[in-house]
Amino acid sequence: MSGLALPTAARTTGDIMIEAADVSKTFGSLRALDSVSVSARRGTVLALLGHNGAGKTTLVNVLTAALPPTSGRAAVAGFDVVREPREVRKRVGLTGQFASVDPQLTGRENLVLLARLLGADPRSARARADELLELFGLQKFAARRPGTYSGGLRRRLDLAASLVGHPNVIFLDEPTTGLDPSSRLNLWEIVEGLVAEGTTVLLTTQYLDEADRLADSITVLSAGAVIASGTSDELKATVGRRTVTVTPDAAADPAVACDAVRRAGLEPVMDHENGTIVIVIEASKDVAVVIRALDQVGIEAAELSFGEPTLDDVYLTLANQAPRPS
Ligand SMILES: Nc1ncnc2c1ncn2[C@@H]1O[C@H](COP(=O)(O)OP(=O)(O)OP(=O)(O)O)[C@@H](O)[C@H]1O
Repeated sequence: MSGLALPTAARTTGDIMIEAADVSKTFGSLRALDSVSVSARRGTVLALLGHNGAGKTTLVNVLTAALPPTSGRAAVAGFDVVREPREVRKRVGLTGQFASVDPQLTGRENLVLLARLLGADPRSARARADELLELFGLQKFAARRPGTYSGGLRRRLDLAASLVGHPNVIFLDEPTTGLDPSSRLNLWEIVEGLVAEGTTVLLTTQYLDEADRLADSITVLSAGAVIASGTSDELKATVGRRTVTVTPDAAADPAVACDAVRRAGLEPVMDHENGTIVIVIEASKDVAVVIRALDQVGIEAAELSFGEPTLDDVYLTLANQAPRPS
């Protein structure tokens, strides 16, 4: 190989680019992964959530052929991580703690070096580096060392570095930790652009809004085991509560309003501090039930808001139920 011009082809016959089936990994007596199964289709984002020590890095190490599983099967881009580790490594890009840029080299030198390590000749390596510097808006900073970059620039260089070899799958480790809101947005848009072009992403993050925005599916790990998986909406539906919050008009007696809601078969909770009534609902039609119940006792809602559970609600509920690693 000399050009790095084209993506290295995946072998998957179907659409699945990341697959782990019943993967376990033990370190001595510690079971870091316990029969974990995940999968991600081409051009989608799979987010891994979990406390420190939950097994996220171990799973990424297995999937990138850095660490053999103790049992189970894993494949990336259709290549088996145990039998074809070299093929796997050619097709993955790593960021954050999964990889590193050399602080002694400039941004451009880092990219050139990576391209050379991947087998490009010097000219093609320089061309690939310049292409990525332009794509990530890093030309102005190309001659500087990463240590002088802002957090946002550093993450962009990190992501650019992971893309040198045109990977089919990238592993993004906490890509926006510590970034200001506009840099986060910028990085999210870059990731969305890559995904729209067919790159598959495995994302580990502590930020649930990040998983909510970027991930097509989410797997929650705890003590090495999968404790939940699904789309963000599916996870919210399993443990989250939807609520209606009513602010009765100033003249209304809140106790009368509560009684009316209760008679309609729902359970109101008075929030005295805010002067509101919070009602947990099962279905959207319950909003109409609340309005009708109030109307029957002559009370109008000065304000009415609808609360969806957040991914934070889901995660806190799940994480509190699950055992933490000792
Ligand atoms: N090489 C190793 N030898 C022994 N134990 C290990 C090794 N690597 C990981 N572990 C243990 O396996 C468990 C899972 O660790 P892992 O790093 O995968 O968790 P994590 O979810 O990535 O956590 P973090 O968010 O802190 O990176 C932890 O108890 C950790 O101490």
